[in-house]
Amino acid sequence: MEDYYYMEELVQKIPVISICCYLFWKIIKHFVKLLDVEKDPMIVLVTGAAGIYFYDFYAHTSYLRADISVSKSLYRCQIGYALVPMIARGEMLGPDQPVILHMLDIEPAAEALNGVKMELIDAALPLLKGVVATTNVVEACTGVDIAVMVGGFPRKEGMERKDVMSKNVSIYKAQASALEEHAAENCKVLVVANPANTNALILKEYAPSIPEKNITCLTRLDHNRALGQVSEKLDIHVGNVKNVIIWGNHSSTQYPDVNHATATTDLKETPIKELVSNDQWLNTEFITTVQQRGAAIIKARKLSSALSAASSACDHIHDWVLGTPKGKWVSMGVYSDGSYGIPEGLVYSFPVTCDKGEWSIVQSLKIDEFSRAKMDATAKELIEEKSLAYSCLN
Ligand SMILES: NC(=O)c1ccc[n+]([C@@H]2O[C@H](COP(=O)([O-])OP(=O)(O)OC[C@H]3O[C@@H](n4cnc5c(N)ncnc54)[C@H](O)[C@@H]3O)[C@@H](O)[C@H]2O)c1
Ligand SMILES: O=C(O)C[C@H](O)C(=O)O
Repeated sequence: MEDYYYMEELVQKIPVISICCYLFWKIIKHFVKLLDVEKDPMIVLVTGAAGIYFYDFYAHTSYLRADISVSKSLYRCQIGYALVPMIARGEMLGPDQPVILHMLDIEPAAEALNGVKMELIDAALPLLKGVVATTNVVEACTGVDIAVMVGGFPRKEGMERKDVMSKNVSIYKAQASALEEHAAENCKVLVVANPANTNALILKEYAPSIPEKNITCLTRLDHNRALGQVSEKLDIHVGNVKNVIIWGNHSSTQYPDVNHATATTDLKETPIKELVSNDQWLNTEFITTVQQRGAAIIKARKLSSALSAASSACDHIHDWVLGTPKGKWVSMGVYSDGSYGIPEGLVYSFPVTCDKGEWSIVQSLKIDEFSRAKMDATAKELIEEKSLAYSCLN
């Protein structure tokens, strides 16, 4: 009898229990959502963040990049200035990832750098949880999770490659040591400043405790340029083209390769070679257009690429940290492990996929004779750059 009353009482309480469960579930969901938004901020360092070239600081003559000279009277607002708002808007680490920006530049750029900080504050960006603008390399590197190295010494008229290399060796030596000592344990580094592959190698040399897997350079801009050229040629949206490859150096010896690339049209995936159906164009004009695109931008703008470089830097880190979609690869300058017969000890651009914050080189792609020769030629240039850089060490 007692059991019966107990059961009846329980049945009567079912609506109340259900409502309580429902409310409890709602509250939990609300807190989980709150937790999601309140991820811990990541600290992102951008060097060369003022994006202003002070020719007085660097000396006297006009500014020469990619063999095209640009008037010395221009003040430049370049990659750094384009990049920091992109990072602060979530384009690099995602729309739910708060960030703290550390911006480093040289002493003559301190006032301009502070101006960039003022603008970031004025933009009232919800994801931006703090800004440090400094000319102190230790302060800039402290606690950094992601380092984007844009600052460097530009090549000037009359300068030998060795002179530029030796300036960059000393800049990258100092910044590597500061990163090694003061950055977060698993700091990921992207080198943008030219010569990007070799600057990354120097950085690796002077930051031996940063795992080599964490030091990369930017060839995603070249990758995106190759996607853009194919999409223009086929008159299809760039988002429908995938799996081009940039092999080698971020220089005019790089090899943009479409042998494994495909495009999706009418829900069907087809090899680019088949769609373009013009090997002559793919083996000549396409390659040189991508190789020379940086110089063409400088010629047109009288400045080097900035918005596309900043956007590609965001793509690089975004895919590295958050992963590449299934079936899709991207190009990254990474430390060679000997894959595809590329000598170990070079920072060389390979096709990679990324998962859980780690990149892996795409293996077993068929390489024909034409590609082999081009891949070896760009490796040869990197070997020469490496020996030039090492001759500047000490
Ligand atoms: N890898 C790529 O795809 C790619 C694409 C475009 C440009 N780049 C290279 O990126 C670099 C930056 O280009 P930009 O147009 O922004 O140049 P920029 O001259 O406008 O800006 C460079 C900034 O670096 C600063 N800087 C110089 N030495 C520094 C140091 N020791 N520490 C910190 N900051 C320092 C300068 O004051 C300046 O503000 C160049 O080397 C350029 O060739 C690479
Ligand atoms: O700065 C340059 O020399 C060119 C740049 O690397 C680019 O590819 O746009």
